[in-house]
Amino acid sequence: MRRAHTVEQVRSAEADLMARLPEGTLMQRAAAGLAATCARLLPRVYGSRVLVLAGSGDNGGDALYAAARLARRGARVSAVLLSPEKAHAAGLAALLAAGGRVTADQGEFERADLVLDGIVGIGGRGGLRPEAQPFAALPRRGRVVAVDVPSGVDPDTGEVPGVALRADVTVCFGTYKPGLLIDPGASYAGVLQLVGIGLELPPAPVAVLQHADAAALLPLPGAESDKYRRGVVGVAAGSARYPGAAVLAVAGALRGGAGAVRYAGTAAAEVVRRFPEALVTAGGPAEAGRVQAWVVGPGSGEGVRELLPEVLAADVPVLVDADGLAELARLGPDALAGRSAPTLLTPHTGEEARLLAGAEGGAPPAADGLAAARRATARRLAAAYRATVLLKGSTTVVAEPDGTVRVNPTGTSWLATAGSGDVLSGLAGSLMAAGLGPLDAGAVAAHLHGLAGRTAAAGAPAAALDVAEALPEAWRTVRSAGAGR
Ligand SMILES: NC(=O)C1=CN([C@@H]2O[C@H](COP(=O)(O)OP(=O)(O)OC[C@H]3O[C@@H](n4cnc5c(N)ncnc54)[C@H](O)[C@@H]3O)[C@@H](O)[C@H]2O)[C@@H](O)CC1
Ligand SMILES: Nc1ncnc2c1ncn2[C@@H]1O[C@H](COP(=O)(O)OP(=O)(O)O)[C@@H](O)[C@H]1O
Ligand SMILES: [K+]
Repeated sequence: MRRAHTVEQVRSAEADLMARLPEGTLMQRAAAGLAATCARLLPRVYGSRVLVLAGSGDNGGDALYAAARLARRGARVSAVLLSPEKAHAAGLAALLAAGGRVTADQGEFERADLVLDGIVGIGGRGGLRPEAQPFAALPRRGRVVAVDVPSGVDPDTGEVPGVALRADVTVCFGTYKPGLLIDPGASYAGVLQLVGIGLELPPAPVAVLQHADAAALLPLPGAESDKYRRGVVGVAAGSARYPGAAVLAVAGALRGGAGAVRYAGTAAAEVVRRFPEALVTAGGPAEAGRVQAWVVGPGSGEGVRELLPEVLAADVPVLVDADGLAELARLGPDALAGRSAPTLLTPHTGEEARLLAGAEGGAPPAADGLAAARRATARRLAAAYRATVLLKGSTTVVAEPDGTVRVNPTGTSWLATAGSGDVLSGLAGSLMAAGLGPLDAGAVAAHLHGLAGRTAAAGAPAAALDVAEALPEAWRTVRSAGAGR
C-alpha cells in the first residue's frame, strides 16, 4: 500500500521528531536522500550541470544542501534564488562553500543536465507565484527532480491552480503527500521516490493499492466453496431503450468473483443471449431470487423511479450508478437514511455535481472544478449521503463517509468510452456480493478495471466489452504480484 499523509500530519510528526533531534538533522537526512537520487539519475556527477531553483522556505533549503553535496562530487551547480533576500541562508552558504554559484540566467534551465525544483514544498498554497511561473514553460534538456512536491501542485489535494513545474522524478520525504497521488497533481509528479527521515506517522487518510494489496483482497474460492457461498450479485440495469448497459454490467459482474449473477429487468432476453450463464428474469428485483448485493441504475431509464426504492429497501449492499444516481440526486440523501447495509455510489463528475446539488441545494457546481479537487469533493459527497463514493475519472477516488480515501491510478484515458462505467459497476457489485466492504470493493474494482483498460487498449481504442473481457488477465497480473496465495 502506498500511503499518503496530509501536510498537517507531516508537520506534527516533524515537530515531534525535531524536538528530539539536533537542529538540522531532518533537513540533512532529506538532502542526503535527495542528492543520492540525483546522483543515480546522472550518468556521472562529476562535470554535470545542475541547476537549483530555490524558493524562500525549507524546500529551497533541502535543494541547496543536496546541490552542495553534488557540487562536492564535482557537479557544476548554479542556483536561481526566487526571493534572493529570503533564501535559506545556511543551505546557500553550504552550496557556495562547495563551489556552487548564484545565477539569474534562465537559459541555464535549458542547458542543465538536472534541475532541482526546490521552489516550494508542503508550504505551498495557491499555485506558483509570478516570478516562478516562467520555468514551467521553458524548454528543457535534462531531467527535473521535484523536491518533496512539484512546485505549483497543492500537496493536500492535487489541485493545480494555474501552472506547475512538471517533474520526471519527485523525491518525497517521510511519506507520500495526497497531491502526488491524485490528478491533476499526480500527472506532474513523474516517478515517485520516498526518502525515509524517521517520522512517526498516524494511520494514513489516503492510500493507493499496489498489486499485492489488491491480490490479498481478491475473493478466491476455497475447496468447499459453492456458487452460493461465493456470493450472488443481482443486476437491475438496462431498459428497452438501453439494453446494452445491462449486458455490460453483467459482463463486469461475471468477472468480479461472485459465484452467480442474477439479472432482473426488461433486457433479460439480450442478457441471456449474450451470457447464457446469467440467471435472468424479465420481472423486477423481487422476482430475481436471493442476492448478496445489488447493482442498480446503468441504462435503467425512467424505470429507475420504481426500481431504486425497491432495491434500496433490500438489506444487502447496493451499488448505485448512472440513472440510479440521477434519481438519488432528485430524492436527496434521505433516500438512504433507512439503510443499514453499505451503499456504494459510483458517479463521474457530472453525476457528482447533481448529487451535491441534491444534498446541498442550489445549482450543480461546475464539473471542471470538481474534477480538479476530487479528493475533497468525493469526501464531501460521501459525508452528505453517508455512503461510500467511487468518483470516476483520470484518478478514481473512493471515499468513505469518515473521510478515508483510496485512490486508483491504474486507469488510462482509453477507458473514457461509452459503457466502460457499466462494466465497472458490475465488477464492483460482484466484489461486494463476494464479501468485500464498499471501500475495498470500489478500490479493487477500480484497480482491476484500470489494468483491464490498459490491456484492452494496448495502442488502439477499446470498446467497453473488450475491457470486461480483459478482466481475467487483470486478475492474473494482480495475483502473480501477490504470489503465494
Ligand atoms: N520542517 C522540516 O524539518 C523538514 C522540512 N522539509 C522540507 O521543508 C519543506 C517545507 O518547508 P516550509 O515550511 O519552509 O515551506 P516551503 O519551503 O514549502 O514553502 C514556504 C515558502 O514558500 C513561499 N511560498 C508559498 N507558496 C508559494 C508559491 N505558491 N509560490 C512560491 N513561493 C511560495 C512562502 O512564502 C514561504 O517562504 C518540505 O516540503 C520539505 O521539502 C524537509 O527538509 C524535511 C524536514
Ligand atoms: N481520462 C481518464 N483516465 C482514466 N480513466 C478514465 C478517464 N476518463 C474516464 N475514465 C474511466 O472510464 C470509466 C467511464 O465511466 P462512465 O463515465 O460511467 O462511462 P459510461 O457511463 O459511458 O459507462 C470510469 O471507470 C472512469 O474512471
Ligand atoms: K518543490
